[in-house]
Amino acid sequence: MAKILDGLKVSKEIKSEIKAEVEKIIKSKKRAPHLVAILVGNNGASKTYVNSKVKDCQEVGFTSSLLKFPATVSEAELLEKINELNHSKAVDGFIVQLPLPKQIDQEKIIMAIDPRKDVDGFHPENFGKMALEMDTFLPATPFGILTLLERYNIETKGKHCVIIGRSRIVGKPMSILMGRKDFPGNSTVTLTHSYTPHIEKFTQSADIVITALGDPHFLKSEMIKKGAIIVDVGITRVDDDSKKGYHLTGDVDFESCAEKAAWITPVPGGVGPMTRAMLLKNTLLAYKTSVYND
Ligand SMILES: NC(=O)C1=CN([C@@H]2O[C@H](COP(=O)(O)OP(=O)(O)OC[C@H]3O[C@@H](n4cnc5c(N)ncnc54)[C@H](OP(=O)(O)O)[C@@H]3O)[C@@H](O)[C@H]2O)C=CC1
Ligand SMILES: Nc1nc(=O)c2c([nH]1)NC[C@@H]1CN(c3ccc(C(=O)N[C@@H](CCC(=O)O)C(=O)O)cc3)C=[N+]21
Repeated sequence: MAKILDGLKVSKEIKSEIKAEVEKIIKSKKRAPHLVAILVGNNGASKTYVNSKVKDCQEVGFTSSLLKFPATVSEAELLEKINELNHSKAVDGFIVQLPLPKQIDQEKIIMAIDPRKDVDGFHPENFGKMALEMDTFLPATPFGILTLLERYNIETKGKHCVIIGRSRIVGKPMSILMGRKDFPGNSTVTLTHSYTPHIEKFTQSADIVITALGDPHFLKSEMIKKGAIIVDVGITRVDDDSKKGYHLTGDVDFESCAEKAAWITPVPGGVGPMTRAMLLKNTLLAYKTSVYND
């Protein structure tokens, strides 16, 4: 039976470490780190994530602001707000929650963010630095997975890591980070996607499988090797008769895979909370390196 990589528990540890640092900052009479989140439209899942990010900030003592725009907002209006945040001395970092409505060019928005305040690590300058192993903000979800593996002392060196999904925010940066020359890294990486035929041929020989496709129960126990490490990034809302009206499901068929794997992340309580903790970490880094602080 697999052991659990408990993202909720580790995220709490990280939040208390950050909280202790913020207390020191406040004691020295400096202002608290400030994170701004921009939310466009009315998507239920996006609202939930952004609200929990605001709650996380309160928990560790950060200042936070939530800027809401209707789904009909123009690109120019968003760019204007980004420009304002780029120049605000009181804002250390900000994120624009994705996805954005169709009339808005996502690349243009990401390119407009000052890389020094890009706590999502999505700007090409930061993405490039990440790939070249220079210091920068790492995208929160892959950063969260690395930190989870690190805290559980999972050896990644020399291992075969198969990633399913190549998105800008998860799969692609994850593939780069697992192959970097530091810990956790030094893996041999296979990046798979919707044009990969017979994915099981790759996953069956993988020491580590990271699923980020958004297809409930996609990864079945026949597709993995005994003793594998399984990291489930997927989160899909599945309608049900519960009070909330839905429950969350990952990309991994948890019941069957847990019998065969050595380690596995649950959904919820795995990668999701780690993502949020890493956003706080990046915001603290932005604060510490801000040109507006002495
Ligand atoms: N836990 C967390 O913190 C986070 C969770 N998520 C969740 O992770 C999941 C993925 O999101 P995101 O990374 O944004 O991905 P996207 O939805 O942007 O992309 C999905 C990726 O999966 C690939 N894919 C889709 N179907 C298959 C298939 N049958 N076989 C192989 N590859 C496939 C796609 O291939 P192609 O490129 O060819 O189209 C694409 O690369 C979602 O459930 C999302 O909610 C996302 C971010 C953070
Ligand atoms: N600019 C931008 N940055 C992001 O980091 C970003 C984004 N856009 N768009 C969407 C994805 C998704 N994402 C999640 C964050 C937290 C949980 C999370 O906390 N999940 C909890 C459950 C939360 C719930 O109850 O719904 C868990 O897995 O235990 C999940 C998913 C960040 N993303």
